[in-house]
Amino acid sequence: MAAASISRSLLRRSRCGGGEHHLLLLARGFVTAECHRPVVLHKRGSDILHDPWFNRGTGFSMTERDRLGLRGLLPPNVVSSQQQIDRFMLDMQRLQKYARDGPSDTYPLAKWRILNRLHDRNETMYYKVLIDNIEEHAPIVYTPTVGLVCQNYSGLFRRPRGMYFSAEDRGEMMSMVYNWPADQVDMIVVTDGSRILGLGDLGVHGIGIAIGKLDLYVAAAGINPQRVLPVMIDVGTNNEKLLKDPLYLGLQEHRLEGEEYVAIIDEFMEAVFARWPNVIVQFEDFQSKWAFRLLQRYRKTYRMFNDDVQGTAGVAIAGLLGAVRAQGRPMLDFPKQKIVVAGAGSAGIGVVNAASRTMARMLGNNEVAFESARSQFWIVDAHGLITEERTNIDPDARPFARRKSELGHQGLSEGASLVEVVKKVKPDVILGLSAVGGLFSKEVLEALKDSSSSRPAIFAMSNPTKNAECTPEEAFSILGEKIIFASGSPFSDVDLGNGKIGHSNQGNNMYLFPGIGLGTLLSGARVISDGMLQAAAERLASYMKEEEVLEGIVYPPISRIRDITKEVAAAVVKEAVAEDLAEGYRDMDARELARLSEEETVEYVQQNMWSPVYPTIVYKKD
Ligand SMILES: NC(=O)c1ccc[n+]([C@@H]2O[C@H](COP(=O)([O-])OP(=O)(O)OC[C@H]3O[C@@H](n4cnc5c(N)ncnc54)[C@H](O)[C@@H]3O)[C@@H](O)[C@H]2O)c1
Ligand SMILES: O=C(O)C[C@H](O)C(=O)O
Ligand SMILES: [Mg+2]
Repeated sequence: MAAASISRSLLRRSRCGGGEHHLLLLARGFVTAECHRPVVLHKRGSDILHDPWFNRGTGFSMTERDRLGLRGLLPPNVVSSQQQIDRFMLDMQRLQKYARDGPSDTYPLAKWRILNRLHDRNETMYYKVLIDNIEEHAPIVYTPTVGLVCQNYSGLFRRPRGMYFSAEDRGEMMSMVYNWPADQVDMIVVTDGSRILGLGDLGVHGIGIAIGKLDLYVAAAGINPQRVLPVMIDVGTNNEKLLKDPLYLGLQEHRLEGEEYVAIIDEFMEAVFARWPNVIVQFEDFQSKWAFRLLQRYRKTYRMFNDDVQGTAGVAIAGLLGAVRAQGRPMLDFPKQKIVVAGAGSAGIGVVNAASRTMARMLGNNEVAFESARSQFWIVDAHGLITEERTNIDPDARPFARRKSELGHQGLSEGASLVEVVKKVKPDVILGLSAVGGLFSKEVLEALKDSSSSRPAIFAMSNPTKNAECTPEEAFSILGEKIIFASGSPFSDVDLGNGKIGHSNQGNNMYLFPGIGLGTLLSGARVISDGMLQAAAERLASYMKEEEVLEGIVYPPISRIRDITKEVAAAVVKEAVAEDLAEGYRDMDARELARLSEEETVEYVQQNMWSPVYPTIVYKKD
């Protein structure tokens, strides 16, 4: 065989097979095979990931990631090129199967892919499309489709977005943060993927929720998209399916717990605040036990908040106040409302904590007021009504456990079922944050017919859509047109016949978190106080006009989200100033901020909101 043909055949095998043949070629004195010649690069970090010639995505080894400044810019699992191809093929096959068998998920996922591609190639245009069509696209980039995206992330993953810190990165985070290309970051949304919406532990694939939340920060709050950073902290997963899935993108080990876990989150917080001292960190979709603990650990020292605990609480309070007004009563009647809450996780307990504080404030803010406020809530979790008699009661739920002395005359006992509680209490409101779809069954809704309210309110706040405790159709058909209905994920209004519409509100923390973040940024407050959160909730509540509320509309339509966010942010700025927390932002120092009237504060916020227009670009040599 001629030397040239040996060389060609060996080269072919070398390409498919790897090192052995290459060594053989070298030993025989042949030239270095093309694919084994080192490539000299004049770029690092994300520039490599954006260059299709050099990008290998999840195929970069750990040493390459270190050498090339890529650490943290990719999901932690290093995969072989064959696994990359398997993942790609699986995604293609899934598309074919869906096209043939036609499940309803195909359409929103296809829309997500199209939007995602646009996001990757032209951010300005992406956000223009998103803002101008927010009603159509929020359900795609945000709940409910974002949940589906996280569930299918190994197939959908194309180009990384955001940063990944894993248990393997201990001791490295302080330097890794410098791999992120932006010198300024205003907003971080971080998750550990342990409770994504109501879908449970999705591990590293939960990064989708951080990306979706930040899309709303840009679209609703006008945070500059160059200054947002989605973050996934991968400490493993307890999802057995993902632990066995060869195409999973994260660490395939059980979640770290206890002090080891806390040390990783501490290291992450120290690293991001060291590089970006003015950043605001939103904690998102952490399982309850960590959500509360981390909030208490960091809220006094860092600019941070937990959206599920605090954002949700504010949105619920605004809706609950709306439900009082819808009865034709003043908001000050709120402390008389009897509220049954299904779900005692981060969201449920967050709502009860904040709503009872609001009631107590209205009643005079003393011990008697707190006691009276507490007694307006009945919390039902997976084990039924929570009472003092429960053993192993969750410390966060303990203050709201029904007292033994109250149980007898209410005819209720420890562990009473939701329907029993609704029958006995005759509440004004039932509020679901249980992640159990259909929990507000026909029986529960029938029981609510005896509510002491003239307009009983149903808040089926769990996400995504299939986890809603009931649908608006179910609620309106059983309880009639008078009710107030809100859900976490969007539903259409219900045609009640005779030209009447049953209004379906979206009670989602998206109405608050963008304004909380923006207001904190523009005030320069060093921490996010309860007062700032309360001001945000009250502004949302007062945003709705009397006639809207009387029609059963307690939250604005999403088409007004930019306007409401501006108002919420202004309220947060004002409160930060009033509490002497504001340190100013850019040219606006604290003294000048304090001089702004309410209208001027709104104007100041408006002027600092980014809009998707192409700026003039000029070239400057480095
Ligand atoms: N609309 C919003 O803005 C919003 C905000 C935050 C969370 N959520 C949703 O709320 C849900 C819960 O979130 P979380 O962080 O509190 O979750 P979690 O897992 O911490 O809590 C769930 C709670 O529901 C309880 N539960 C389970 N089965 C029940 C049953 N049959 N009856 C009564 N209670 C039951 C559990 O005991 C637990 O207390 C999720 O679906 C999430 O998407 C919505
Ligand atoms: O993400 C949402 O849509 C709301 C909330 O943060 C949730 O966890 O469900
Ligand atoms: Mg959440």
